[in-house]
Amino acid sequence: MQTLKTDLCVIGAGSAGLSVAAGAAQMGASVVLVEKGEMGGDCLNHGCVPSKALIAAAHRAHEMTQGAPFGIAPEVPRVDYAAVMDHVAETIARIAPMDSQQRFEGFGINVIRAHARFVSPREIDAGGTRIAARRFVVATGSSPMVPPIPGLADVPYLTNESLWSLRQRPEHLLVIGGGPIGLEMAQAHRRLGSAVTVIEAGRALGREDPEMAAIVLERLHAEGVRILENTTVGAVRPGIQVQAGDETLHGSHLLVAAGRKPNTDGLGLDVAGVETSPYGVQVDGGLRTTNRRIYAIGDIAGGGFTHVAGYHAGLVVRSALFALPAKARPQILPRATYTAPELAQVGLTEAEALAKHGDRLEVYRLPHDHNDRAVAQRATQGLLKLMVVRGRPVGVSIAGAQAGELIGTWALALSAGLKLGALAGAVMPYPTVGELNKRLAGTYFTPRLFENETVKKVTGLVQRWLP
Ligand SMILES: Cc1cc2nc3c(=O)[nH]c(=O)nc-3n(C[C@H](O)[C@H](O)[C@H](O)COP(=O)(O)OP(=O)(O)OC[C@H]3O[C@@H](n4cnc5c(N)ncnc54)[C@H](O)[C@@H]3O)c2cc1C
Ligand SMILES: NC(=O)c1ccc[n+]([C@@H]2O[C@H](COP(=O)([O-])OP(=O)(O)OC[C@H]3O[C@@H](n4cnc5c(N)ncnc54)[C@H](O)[C@@H]3O)[C@@H](O)[C@H]2O)c1
Repeated sequence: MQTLKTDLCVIGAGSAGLSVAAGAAQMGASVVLVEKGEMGGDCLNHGCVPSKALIAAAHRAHEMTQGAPFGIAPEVPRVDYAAVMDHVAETIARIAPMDSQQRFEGFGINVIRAHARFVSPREIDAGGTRIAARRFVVATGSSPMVPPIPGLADVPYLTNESLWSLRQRPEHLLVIGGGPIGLEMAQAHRRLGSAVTVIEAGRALGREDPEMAAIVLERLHAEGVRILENTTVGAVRPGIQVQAGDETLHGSHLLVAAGRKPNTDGLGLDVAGVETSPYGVQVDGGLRTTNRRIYAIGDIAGGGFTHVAGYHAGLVVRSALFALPAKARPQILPRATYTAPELAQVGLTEAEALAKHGDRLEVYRLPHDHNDRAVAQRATQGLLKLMVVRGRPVGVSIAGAQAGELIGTWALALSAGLKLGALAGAVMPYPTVGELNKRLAGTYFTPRLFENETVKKVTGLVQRWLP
């Protein structure tokens, strides 16, 4: 059998694998990239891209109903669901060339379309080709976790992998799981005209600060998304009937959005001496597995987001190619849920900051209605929350219009270790929603400058001495 020898072998051509392969090849390493399915992985084919395209269509439909306060007669949108899904497919097709085999071969990467499996600690088999590499990167991602609910296997349930091939709008979409996938898809379908019921075993958006999540959930309720929290799904029967607590729900379609499971099966990780956990592959701070020649990045290493996959990739290029120290800093990673209003977080939530910093923590709040642009746009439902320890931000939570855009400034502040003065001192164009960030930083200085007797006394003294 022929054995290919390479500097770096990457398993999985999703957000994580593509980023590390492109980076390494463009910096001069020889790279083999192995993908068993579609180039682009989950984000392009079943995740971020189709979901954001669907959300954009739903936003258009919703806007048509919202004109009255602006003096524009509202319209009931006539939704052609099949055409909406065509828009989703076109969006994927427009972005796909960036992730294509051809483009990556153009970087000099040897792309092999096969299932990869470790056959020793330093070799894999990929469809009959042996590959021996100086370093491996496991970037095999995650798949929908389908809970063991009685009867579920007997109904044609949807997941984020199959949703995009629907051609008819669900009359009544039942959604199991009130996390980011469940709620983004619930609101989008409601806005496109479906009745939607979400069944959540715990708290909806349970990972997020409850005060911030409540702002999103209130809007979802107002738009007619029914969310049953702390409700267990007992059984599913054809029809589609879902036993949710004491209630039997009748739906036309069922979407399972109950979390993710890591793609570790069939990889031969045990043969390679790579240890796993229920959450994926075990990695150290530098994303090395229990076999030091093998890294794991992206969802398989607990990443959860495309931008985290890209961040992981950058660290591995540094470490695997140049043997430079590289340590992941989870505290600087932002996340956003693209419901309307959006919900975004970087660093610690209030509860996490309190647990870590105790009474050194100061918390500042700023509602969106303090922003002139938001008022003009009637988009004042929102809140920013700033967690500060000794003049430095340790976390920011934002719920409201463009929260995903606004959090970027705070991601920079946390990653660069900026003090609040840097943000408060920056000049932002008026009137932008982005001014909220400067104003939020300013809330830290307001009591110190404007409600401070010493400052007032000093001002009085200086004024008396000035000519
Ligand atoms: C509905 C949905 C919406 C999302 N929205 C967002 C969003 O808005 N923003 C955001 O940041 N994130 C979002 N995410 C998360 C994001 O999609 C993932 O974090 C990201 O795709 C992870 O990239 P990855 O490379 O780790 O894994 P993947 O994209 O899953 O890629 C892994 C690849 O490895 C391949 N593979 C697996 N096993 C093998 C094997 N043995 N041999 C060869 N190949 C193999 C798979 O076929 C796959 O192509 C969303 C996810 C979903 C499901
Ligand atoms: N905007 C984004 O960046 C974005 C969007 C979608 C997904 N993602 C990524 O994908 C991940 C997965 O998203 P997700 O929403 O599937 O997972 P999740 O784990 O965040 O949420 C799943 C929810 O389902 C509930 N659940 C599980 N089993 C259940 C059952 N039997 N009955 C009722 N409820 C049940 C859980 O309590 C949880 O609240 C996210 O955590 C995130 O990393 C990101």
